[in-house]
Amino acid sequence: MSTDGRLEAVKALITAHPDFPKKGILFRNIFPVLRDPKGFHTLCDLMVEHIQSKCSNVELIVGLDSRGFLFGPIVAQRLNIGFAPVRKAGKLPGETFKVSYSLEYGQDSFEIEKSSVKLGQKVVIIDDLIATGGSMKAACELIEMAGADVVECYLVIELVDLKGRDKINKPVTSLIQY
Ligand SMILES: O=P(O)(O)OC[C@H]1O[C@H](OP(=O)(O)OP(=O)(O)O)[C@H](O)[C@@H]1O
Ligand SMILES: Nc1ncnc2[nH]cnc12
Repeated sequence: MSTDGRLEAVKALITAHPDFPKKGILFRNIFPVLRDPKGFHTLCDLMVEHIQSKCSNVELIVGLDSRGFLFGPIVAQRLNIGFAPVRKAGKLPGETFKVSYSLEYGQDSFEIEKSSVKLGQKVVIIDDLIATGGSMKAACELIEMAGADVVECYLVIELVDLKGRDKINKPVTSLIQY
């Protein structure tokens, strides 16, 4: 099947939920894709193929708490490179870098273990969705604090009207746009 045909098949599995988790938010739910083994496999294939063709120098995949953890480790394994988590504050042991940020429906802080990223390492950051871009911008700041290099921010879903990519001064790629 063509890339477009495969993308349409994945997109057909994503559901929309008005007024969740707050009034006025249209929540795009990625979990039905994971419920469908073929759909989930196809989605991981598309992510791996993109990174292999556009970011062949990548050395580390970073995933964002928590939905970035659904895809990041699988993609990293398939690329035979490591995975490191960016977690909500207070969940990681040892020395960390920390950044506060706002997202479409709230505020939070992210941390990364200092030991998980090497100076100068080429990093692709993965998450399920970009809305206002607050979470991805904070993640880029953490990677910069660690002295590493974000070669791409890679999202399954982009909510285009919220212009999240405009906040981010690194390449941003999304598979599915609403
Ligand atoms: O572009 P933004 O406006 O920052 O919003 C996008 C972020 O919001 C969601 O995560 P959330 O913080 O809800 O956590 P979860 O993945 O644990 O549900 C989503 O998974 C992204 O990480
Ligand atoms: N509209 C939305 N749907 C799903 N996850 C989100 N994270 C931030 N905004 C979201």
